[in-house]
Amino acid sequence: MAAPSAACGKMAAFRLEQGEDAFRKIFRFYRSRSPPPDLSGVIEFSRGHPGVGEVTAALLNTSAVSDSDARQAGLQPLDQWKAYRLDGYPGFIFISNPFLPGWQHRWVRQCLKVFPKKPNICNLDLHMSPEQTADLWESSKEQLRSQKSLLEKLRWVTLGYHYNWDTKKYTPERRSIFPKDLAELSRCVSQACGFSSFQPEAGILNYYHMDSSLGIHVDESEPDQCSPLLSFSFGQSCIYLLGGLSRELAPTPMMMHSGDIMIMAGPSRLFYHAVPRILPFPGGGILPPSLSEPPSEKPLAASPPLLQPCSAQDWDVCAQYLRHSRINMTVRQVLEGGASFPVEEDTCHQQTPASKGDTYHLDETELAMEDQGEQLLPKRVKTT
Ligand SMILES: O=C(O)CCC(=O)C(=O)O
Ligand SMILES: [Fe+2]
Repeated sequence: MAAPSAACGKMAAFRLEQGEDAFRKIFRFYRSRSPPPDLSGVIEFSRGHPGVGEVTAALLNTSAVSDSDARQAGLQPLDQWKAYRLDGYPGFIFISNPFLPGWQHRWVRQCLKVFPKKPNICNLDLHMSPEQTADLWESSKEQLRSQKSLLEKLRWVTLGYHYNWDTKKYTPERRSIFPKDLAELSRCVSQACGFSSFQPEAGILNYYHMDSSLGIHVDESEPDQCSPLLSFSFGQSCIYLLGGLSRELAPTPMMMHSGDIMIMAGPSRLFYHAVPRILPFPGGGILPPSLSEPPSEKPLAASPPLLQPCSAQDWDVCAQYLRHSRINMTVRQVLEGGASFPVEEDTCHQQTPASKGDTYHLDETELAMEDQGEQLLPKRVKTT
């Protein structure tokens, strides 16, 4: 069970109004623009959080991935990784940007140029024809600055087993090949963390702007809830809230920066979490330091790397996008090894609800409606 952190101790002292849960109270605190929230209680893994005792070093399985395999996947040798655990959150691991220089650029390019393409599915497919969404990159790269580009309207992309936002289920029919590059990166990370049998089968990519939030939810749609969930972040930073099994438990706030990786495993796999706020990287640059230098196009190593370098032209587009955006990739195993999908009871009476669009990714207008009492709970919010 999650113990409140030093920061949350402070928050827990906030008087809860009737009908409001502790998680929501803290979500609203960090989302607030006026007054802006006090960030002093937010854990900064990259700086070694000042809060005593709650953050400890995580031991990794450094022999699970050789230095050359790590390099091929764009990662530093495992003995250089800075990995942490958090007291009260068993199974949670935070890795501070283990990417080699130039590799985050490649993943950002994949997220903007490659992964939104068919057969993968994105939010724009709910309203537009497949022809219109066939190549968001090509149709957007000239107009990114105008805020009218399709890439700027991209909120999510699903990979592998495509998550259905209406039924909240995965099904064997809605499946495409999981990208090999992301599968390989995920295997390296999961093996380093001791999960040697992890199978990357589904991905949800979330695209955030400076006024976006991600509602309070638990990732519980995967029939296999024992395998870890991996999360990779690029671009602008965010406050991430990690709670417990109930919304009555106050969550711990932590900063996630570009290149950081989280592993939700064990009990933490089913803990409530949310992203109330996107923030510029502290220090004032347009892009975080790890992305400020354009990628160098080094000659290829003897054996081909997982991803080709990001070209200067592609990086111009990505950098333009990332000035005001954060991208997060989560990778999940859907089925336990060898298992098949659970048989649905009463399938003949089941109806797919008419799509109400996406109420999971919230922007300023939607959040204001929510504040005024209109019931706009994100679909993956479990009301307890
Ligand atoms: O953007 C993030 O860091 C969280 C994403 C997430 O929780 C999800 O996709 O389920
Ligand atoms: Fe999630």
